[in-house]
Amino acid sequence: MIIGLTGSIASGKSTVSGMLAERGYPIVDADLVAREVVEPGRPALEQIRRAFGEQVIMEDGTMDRRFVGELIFNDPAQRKKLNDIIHPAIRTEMLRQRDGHLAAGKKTVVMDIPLLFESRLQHLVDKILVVSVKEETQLHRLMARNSFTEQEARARIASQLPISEKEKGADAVIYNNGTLEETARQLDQILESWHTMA
Ligand SMILES: CC(C)(COP(=O)(O)OP(=O)(O)OC[C@H]1O[C@@H](n2cnc3c(N)ncnc32)[C@H](O)[C@@H]1O)[C@@H](O)C(=O)NCCC(=O)NCCS
Ligand SMILES: Nc1ncnc2c1ncn2[C@@H]1O[C@H](COP(=O)(O)OP(=O)(O)OP(=O)(O)O)[C@@H](O)[C@H]1O
Repeated sequence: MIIGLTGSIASGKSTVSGMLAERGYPIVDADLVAREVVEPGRPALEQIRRAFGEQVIMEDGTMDRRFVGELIFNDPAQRKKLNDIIHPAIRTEMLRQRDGHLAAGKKTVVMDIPLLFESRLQHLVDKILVVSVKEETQLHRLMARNSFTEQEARARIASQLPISEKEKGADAVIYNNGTLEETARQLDQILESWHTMA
């Protein structure tokens, strides 16, 4: 079984994927893959340099993530330009990792894909697990985790589909507004109802 784990920015996907990893599930993490495919020397970084200019590359040759974030979360056209370059590379590498886990005999693989709905990737997974959070809590957690201003955090939240829309497309929803124990309890109930094992 392939589980697609998604939600909104700072809703708690990494927190839940950490719990799944503790329970032995292999995780394919789109945010991690997105970092790998823009490492110095990779073709996607060269394309980004050509599309956005030298100012997106830092002195050590890595991508300036803060700068690129400012650019794309405030301008849908720039966001599309980056997505068109980087998403095909992310997808290829994620499928490679998924196939590696399946070939190694894993019964269930978790794919943590923040933009599962936005990029219409539902067909890649068997079950969709959405991690949801109240917007007020999401805003505070995002500002605290990334030291963002309220305006920076709101721009990022607005760049994704509303969480209520994602809930409608879910096979199961975890409401991550309470304690981590409450979140873990919901997760275990869902895994049990899906009869899935690591
Ligand atoms: C813009 C970048 C450089 C900002 O880097 P930064 O280190 O600040 O954030 P990080 O990569 O940890 O992403 C944090 C969250 O932002 C959201 N996010 C990232 N990219 C996008 C996007 N293109 N559209 C909407 N939301 C996005 C996701 O919820 C993600 O979990 C980076 O997010 C990036 O390269 N984005 C493009 C790749 C992508 O779409 N990644 C999302 C997973 S496929
Ligand atoms: N139940 C909880 N109680 C308190 N803090 C939490 C809880 N769940 C998550 N957090 C915190 O909220 C922040 C966002 O959570 P997390 O990083 O798991 O979200 P995410 O959905 O993976 O974010 P992103 O989309 O940016 O990758 C983190 O700092 C995390 O430690």
